[in-house]
Amino acid sequence: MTEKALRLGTRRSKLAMAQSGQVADAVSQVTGRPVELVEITTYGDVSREHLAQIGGTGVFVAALREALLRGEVDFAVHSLKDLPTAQHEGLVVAAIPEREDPRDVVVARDARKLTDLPRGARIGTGAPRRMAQLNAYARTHGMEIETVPIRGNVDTRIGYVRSGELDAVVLAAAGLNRVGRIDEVTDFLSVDTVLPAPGQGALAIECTADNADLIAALAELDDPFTRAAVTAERSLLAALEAGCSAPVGALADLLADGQIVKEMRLRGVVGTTDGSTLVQLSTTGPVPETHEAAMALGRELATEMLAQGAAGLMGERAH
Ligand SMILES: NCc1[nH]cc(CCC(=O)O)c1CC(=O)O
Repeated sequence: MTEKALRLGTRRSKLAMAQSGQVADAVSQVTGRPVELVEITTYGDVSREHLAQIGGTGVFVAALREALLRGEVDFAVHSLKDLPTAQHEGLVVAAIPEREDPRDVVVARDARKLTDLPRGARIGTGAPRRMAQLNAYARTHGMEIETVPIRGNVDTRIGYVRSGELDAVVLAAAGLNRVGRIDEVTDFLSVDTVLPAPGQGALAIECTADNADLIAALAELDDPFTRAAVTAERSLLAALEAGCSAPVGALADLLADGQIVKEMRLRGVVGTTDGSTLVQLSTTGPVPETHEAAMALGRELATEMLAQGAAGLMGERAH
């Protein structure tokens, strides 16, 4: 007798289907049970409005969470960067698998890199975080660029470049990798140029808090370093009282001396979308061994950034 399938709730976008499919295989391995994908349409998928206009965080996440809480699915996979920082009542993030490339990348015409885009180049991105850092880079490097707000899925965004409407678009490497289009990248942006969104490149596997067996099985897919890093990044975001559409970048990484991991470094940036002002700071501390220690690292950096005027640069606060 085959065991009953676990139901994985997923958005229908190509990216969501790709990452759900990959997690489904991994979950099937650790549980010994088949995993069945259950497609759920979210408000974010059907709305044509810009994400910033919809407002608030987690528009893509709410419908999946409702399906979990109604018992229609057993677990869900989220891009961690789209997940609101507030813990949701009745749900747990049972696993955060090892993060893949957290960087942002450029897909440009004529195989161009950011630094050799033509004068006045139009660069598509809907993220205030990317606009702020791209514009700041352009200002300090004597470049003339125009950031153009776009949204839509990966195909749509790259389509603007192929059609000639835009010179380039900026996307997350992880997303392109998951949908099999990483070959189209023309420039991998250094995190010194553009710091990624908190949690970028990492996935969260979420289920209901009462599902002890599943929580125990999913724990095998958890990567403690990734969890510590993204916890610190998201703690920074939360302490700045910013949402997922705020111009906040953050990245935690491990500092090693040879093979020996010494410390965790957390870098953060906040800026105005025109790039005229950036607050960019970093802090280091012992590698956090508890959730609370990772949270503390994020709060510590937030305090320093707020002291440098970060709050005034974030525009409208998320609720
Ligand atoms: N905002 C949408 C979104 N959510 C997660 C990813 C990419 C994959 C990831 O960061 O895990 C993307 C697309 C993008 O920013 O290019």
